[in-house]
This record gives sequence, C-alpha cells and structure tokens, in this order.
Amino acid sequence: MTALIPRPAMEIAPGAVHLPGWLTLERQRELVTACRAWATGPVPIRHTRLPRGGVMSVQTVCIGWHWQPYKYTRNADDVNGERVAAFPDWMVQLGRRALLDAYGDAQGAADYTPDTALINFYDGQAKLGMHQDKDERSSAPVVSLSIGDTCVFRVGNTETRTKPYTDIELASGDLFVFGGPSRYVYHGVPKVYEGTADPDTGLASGRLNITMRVTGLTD
Ligand SMILES: O=C(O)CCC(=O)C(=O)O
Ligand SMILES: [Fe+2]
Repeated sequence: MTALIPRPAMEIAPGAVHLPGWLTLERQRELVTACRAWATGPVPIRHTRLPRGGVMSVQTVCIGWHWQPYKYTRNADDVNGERVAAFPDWMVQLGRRALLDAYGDAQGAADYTPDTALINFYDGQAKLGMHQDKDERSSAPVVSLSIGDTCVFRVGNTETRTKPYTDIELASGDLFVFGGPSRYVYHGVPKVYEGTADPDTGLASGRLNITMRVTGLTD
C-alpha cells in the first residue's frame, strides 16, 4: 500500500523516535530475502517457549546472539543447539544509519555496533505483550525496522507495564529507535492489521520486525 499522505518523523517520548517510510522498497525486499534465509537455519524460526510453559504467538529467529527468556547465548540450546548465524556487517551499517537519522548524532551513530537482532514474524493473530528489552548488558539504543502488515505499537512508560501509553502505527518501511531516557520503556504489539502489507516487499502476508541491539557480551 502506498502512503498517499506523508507521515512526519515524530519523537514519541524523549529518545523514542519514529521515522515512517525510512526503508526503501528495495531495502525492504533485501531484508525480507535475508530474513527468509535466516528463518530456515542454522536455527529455524520458532515460537519461543516461556519458562512457565506458555508459547509466544510471535515467531522469532535471532542472529549474532540467540535470545531465549531471559538471556543471550551463542547457541540456541532451547531450539536445536546450533550456533546462530553471524551478524553481518551490512546490518551494523544499517543500524548506524538508523541511529544517525533518528538522533542526528554522528559520533553516537559511528560508535553504535549492534551485535544481535531478533527477527519477529507476526501472523494476523500474533501479539506481543508489554515488556522491556532488558536482557542486554548495554544501554545502547534499540533499532526497530518493520516490514509487511501495519501494526499498533504501544509505547508505554519506564515504570509500569500499564498506562500511560501512546499507541502509534508501525507500517512497512518504518524505523523506530528507542534509546536514552526511553531505552527501558515498556512496549508491545497489541494488534496487527492483517492484509495491509504491500506484496511488493516480497512478504505476501504478515509482519516482519527486526530489532537490532547491543548485547554488551563477549565470548
Ligand atoms: O515487533 C515489534 O515492533 C517489537 C518487537 C519487540 O519489542 C521485541 O522483539 O522485543
Ligand atoms: Fe521489545
């Protein structure tokens, strides 16, 4: 779907910046192709199992480091024991450009070296509950890229998983960065608008979200 009305860049909260339509269609296609390959292995995409026995409705595959509740490891011990795919340099460069465009801080962007990404796939029913990204040992910003179906992205506060929060829509190509005072903000995806994706991205249905992070870990 082509956005007829340009959506302006917005600071949703201090350090939480939404840049609509940041990814070109060509870049979205490249990301879809890369994520498709990662979804097949070395660690296949799966519904993450939670410690209390639940299963996430979102499907996730990781690169660089493998996230499982609530830690990062190199090997996906909760899936097939394989080491996850390497975090490619082109993704580091993309993360740096995202940070530069979000904050305009050239030094901060040059110093940003994400080493993991969680690649989430949402079908029309999938949701993600309110949570903080806090398993990283670094407070560097999180860079989020969305492709495919539009969703409601709920940006809460850093204190509680409840109100006050701001609901925005993340559409295909949108960049969202949360860092600084918003780095530990609660956030979630309460709804995906099924069937709103532009098939030209290569994703016929569903929503793809990539969050790059700095784990702060070394081998
Ligand atoms: O899908 C999104 O937009 C957010 C994903 C997210 O919050 C996460 O993977 O921790
Ligand atoms: Fe998150």
